[in-house]
Amino acid sequence: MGNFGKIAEVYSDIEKMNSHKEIVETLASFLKKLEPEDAGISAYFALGNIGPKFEDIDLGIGERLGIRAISSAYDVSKEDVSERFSELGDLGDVASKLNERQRSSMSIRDVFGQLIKIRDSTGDRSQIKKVSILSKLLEGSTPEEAKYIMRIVLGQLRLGFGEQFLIEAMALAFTDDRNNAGKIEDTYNICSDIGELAQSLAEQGITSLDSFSIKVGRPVRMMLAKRVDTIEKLNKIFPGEMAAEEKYDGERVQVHIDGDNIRAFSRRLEDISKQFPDVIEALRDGVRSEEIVIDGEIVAYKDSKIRPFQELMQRRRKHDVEKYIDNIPVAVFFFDVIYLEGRSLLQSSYPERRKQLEKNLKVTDKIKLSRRVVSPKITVIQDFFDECIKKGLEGIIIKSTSEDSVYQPGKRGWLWVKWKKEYAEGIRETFDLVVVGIYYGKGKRKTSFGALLCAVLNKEKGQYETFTKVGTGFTDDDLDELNTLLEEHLIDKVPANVVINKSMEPDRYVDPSVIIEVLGSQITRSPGHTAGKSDGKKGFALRFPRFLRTRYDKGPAEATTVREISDMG
Ligand SMILES: Nc1ncnc2c1ncn2[C@@H]1O[C@H](COP(=O)(O)OP(=O)(O)OP(=O)(O)O)[C@@H](O)[C@H]1O
Repeated sequence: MGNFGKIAEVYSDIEKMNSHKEIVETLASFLKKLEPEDAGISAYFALGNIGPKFEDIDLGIGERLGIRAISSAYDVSKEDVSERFSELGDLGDVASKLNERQRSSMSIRDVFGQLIKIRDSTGDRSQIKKVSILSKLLEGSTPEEAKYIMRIVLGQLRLGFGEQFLIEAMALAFTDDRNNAGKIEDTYNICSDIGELAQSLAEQGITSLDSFSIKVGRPVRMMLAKRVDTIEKLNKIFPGEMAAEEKYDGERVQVHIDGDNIRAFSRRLEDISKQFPDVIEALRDGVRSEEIVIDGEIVAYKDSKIRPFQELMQRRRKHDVEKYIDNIPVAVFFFDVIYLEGRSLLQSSYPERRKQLEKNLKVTDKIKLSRRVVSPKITVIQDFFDECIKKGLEGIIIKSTSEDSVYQPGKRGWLWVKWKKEYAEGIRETFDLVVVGIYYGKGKRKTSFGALLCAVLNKEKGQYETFTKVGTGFTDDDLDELNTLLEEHLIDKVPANVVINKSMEPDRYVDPSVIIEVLGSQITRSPGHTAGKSDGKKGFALRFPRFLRTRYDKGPAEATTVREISDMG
């Protein structure tokens, strides 16, 4: 058996597992035995990809072409394949059922190489080429292999775990110590390429982490801010001078510039350059350096005024982009720089980075610097905050100016603190929740869901734990949009990284990927929910939840955490 057969075996075992520990150990013992290059590819595969997430790889094969490939591989009519597909609901299962091959010798590299060929088939007759490569792959594989090849190609692998399990497995496999997962995650936050990281760990163990640094064109996880409940606390957090910056409510953007090559990444590390060609154009002459990585917030901006978040969201589209450029003009407010002319600035202090940002940015109508005040006095910060609120902003971000005010990729620490209008008015924070289940509707909502089962992230355990059931606040448009969005993520089995109590069992499970922002009135303890539940302690639950909006800019890793809730409760 080639080593791709081993992958298929491991996936099949993992699909039957529910325990976090068991999955991590199974993955680790498999990864450990691989050559470094295969370990790298397997890390991509495990997350259902053939490259780093930020590359947005599209193999260009949907269900229609998938059916054609299966039909030609196993000499069965397309109608038969379609019929089986409607029965089984999964083309991976269809391929596996139709395949009769007992043995194969496919290697991980063979399969990877062919999938890359499918990705790279473009131009005339590209669909025919893609189908032919896929059909040959299916023909040469065993039933189990065919199942997972099909699922990877269609982007539907979903083994029930995410990056965190894989990072733990990598720690165990390549450093023999699961406790190194934190260090590996810190490096992953900088390099964002799970395959490269796995390969390098397989080659050189934990010391390989030192060789990673920022590379222009490869996004870095963004630094986040903690919240405080009274403004007076700022003096304790920042004993000396602090910098208060305007907080813009738009979309976070990290821009990588390497000469003429300019790319913009979202907070989920997706390449959003195509959605904002006007921003890219403005940046062509917007900086004074050849190589730079800058961090900021895109906002809708008209007649020198910042417009509401909802307007910006209309720019989040892949089609008709040109039409919207004029209707919804935008500007970017930059507030940080993390790389400059061959040098990472992650370890530089905030004042030093700010100085470099001011020096290297050319302010125009579209390119701006965040406005700020620097002072040790709360009264000055308070005045600035009042002024911001009057202007219609949502609040301020207060930043440490100390020597060690480094940039912390992917961290929500005390170096940045947010202070918003809602906190000042004593209104509770909203929650960014992961949808993990749907309940069918009754009456008017018959064709749609009636309520959503939502979870928070337990970072320590690497799992999603339920927190509330949201059934109100949806407009008809919200329902349409969410039904379409969730449709793609419905699954039949509860994933291993989701914990649901029997009493909350939804009608369908949802693969953790869609984030909604929810307002609630009170956090209580309830036996029905699993958020932060431990021996003898009931889970946290949110009472009177109300849907506010879908957070397209956030992924499941950015959901509200159990720790944040327990800090509030
Ligand atoms: N001047 C600024 N400095 C840093 N971040 C800013 C600034 N202005 C706006 N922001 C945005 O505020 C976010 C920080 O708030 P937070 O870490 O809580 O993210 P969030 O969960 O999206 O916040 P919220 O839900 O409050 O919008 C940053 O991710 C960034 O997008």
